[in-house]
Amino acid sequence: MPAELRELTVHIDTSRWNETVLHAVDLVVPDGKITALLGESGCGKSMAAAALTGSLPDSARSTGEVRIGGEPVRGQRQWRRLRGGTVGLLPQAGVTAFHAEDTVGAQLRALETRYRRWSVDRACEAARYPTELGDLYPNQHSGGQIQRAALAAALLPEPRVLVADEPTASLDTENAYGVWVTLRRYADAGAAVLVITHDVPMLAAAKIADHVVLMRSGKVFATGDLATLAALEDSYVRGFFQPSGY
Ligand SMILES: Nc1ncnc2c1ncn2[C@@H]1O[C@H](COP(=O)(O)OP(=O)(O)OP(=O)(O)O)[C@@H](O)[C@H]1O
Repeated sequence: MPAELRELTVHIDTSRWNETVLHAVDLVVPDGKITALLGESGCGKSMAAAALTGSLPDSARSTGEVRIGGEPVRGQRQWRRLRGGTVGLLPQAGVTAFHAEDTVGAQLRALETRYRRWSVDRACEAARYPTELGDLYPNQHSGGQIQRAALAAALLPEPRVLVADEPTASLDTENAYGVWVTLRRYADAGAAVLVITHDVPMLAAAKIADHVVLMRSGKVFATGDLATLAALEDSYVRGFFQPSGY
């Protein structure tokens, strides 16, 4: 099920400051593919992920459209129906995927019971989360452990659109590669997968992403496959690819 942003502009207005964080962003996340979203820190990648999953902050006002399966989504009631089983978000801070007051294992089992799609064992294996850690509370995990637990939680409802915000940021190379392979298999099984990442060396080495979207200052700056983007002469683009020798 494809997910799309059409001309999406998001303005944040808090009592202390206001800013337009996305400017007329067009983004398509097609079925059966991994789309990698790159860009400098603060350029709006997580905001785009939040928009695609109906989880923009309360202070956000948006114009434009979010489409899931070709249909515009309007309002929180519709998002509540889509979240989990249709659209899943793996948040940047894995700990925010869980309630603080219950163990991770109990929360994963609750998702298994609620959705009846993937088993806890299958999700934990795919996410490389050791099930023996399940008796711990979320804040008793390391950053990399809770990130993998959050991936298991995102996979359990088997969403048709999966948005993963820096899923490998806290992981060693072996676990990061394992998570990329899981995301690849998940997309190959038909899901539309968007992965926010700074890990250009892994993308280049493993050739895992089908399509790359590069953002800058709240806008889409360039799109294409990795080789096409890596061949661009622009200095902003080169800044992402040159350090990995691409
Ligand atoms: N909850 C929020 N409320 C208000 N503004 C926010 C919120 N989250 C992010 N912002 C602002 O939105 C802009 C885009 O932030 P975003 O988190 O999308 O960046 P990013 O590209 O994901 O960066 P990074 O790579 O550092 O995670 C930033 O200026 C940030 O200050």
